[in-house]
Amino acid sequence: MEILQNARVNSTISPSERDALYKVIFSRRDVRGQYLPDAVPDDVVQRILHAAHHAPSVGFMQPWDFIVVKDMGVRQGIKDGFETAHREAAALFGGEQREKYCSLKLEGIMDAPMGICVTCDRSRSGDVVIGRTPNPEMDLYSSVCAVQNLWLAARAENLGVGWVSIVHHDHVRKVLGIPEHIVPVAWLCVGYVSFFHETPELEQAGWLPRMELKTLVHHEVW
Ligand SMILES: Cc1cc2c(cc1C)N(C[C@H](O)[C@H](O)[C@H](O)COP(=O)(O)O)c1[nH]c(=O)[nH]c(=O)c1N2
Repeated sequence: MEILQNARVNSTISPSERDALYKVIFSRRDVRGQYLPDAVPDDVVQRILHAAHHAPSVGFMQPWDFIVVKDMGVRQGIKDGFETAHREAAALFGGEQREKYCSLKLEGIMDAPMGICVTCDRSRSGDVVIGRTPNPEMDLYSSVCAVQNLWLAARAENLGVGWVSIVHHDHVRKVLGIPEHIVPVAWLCVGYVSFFHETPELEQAGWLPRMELKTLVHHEVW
């Protein structure tokens, strides 16, 4: 992985490297449709997993595991869990919103050629973890950092990623044989795509607009 070695040697980021990072950040999308069936080469999968594994983690506990799933039967199991949770979710919305919710495509489990489940082993480095003592959920946040690293690295590889959270953790655990004490943090659909949307699909569908940054930045106190 020459590119990674170089990244370690050169500590200063050049303007073009900075621009590339921002391009990746702003062009990353949650991909539900438009997956191509092409297999993702193993070395590319390895690179995005390597990026995920270099995420920050509380107390450096690295609580994640990555379950790489290509098998259609296993993915169908996850899809079945999505269908159940999706029906439950639809019932929670009222009237017009329900109709809109039902019209959205919210997963690409079978469309993408593979899925990656990112987990959190909450007991990985013992009971007392530096940085987790007052707020025990910090280990889960660490696994989410790994998800984001993977998502951005995937975009840099021109790979689409879609996070599917409309599925119960217990269902994912059962389908993937994940031990009871490990939390399945994210099911990610991964694959090459025919295009990336310019803006979030939920924004395009009129579900919610992007909020203005200035309404979210507070100075000194809330
Ligand atoms: C924790 C979490 C969980 C989910 C998501 C994201 C995150 C962070 N998103 C994707 C989400 O809808 C999307 O990120 C936003 O709409 C913004 O769009 P872009 O990611 O910028 O394209 C998502 N999308 C989807 O179609 N089905 C899903 O179940 C979920 N679940």
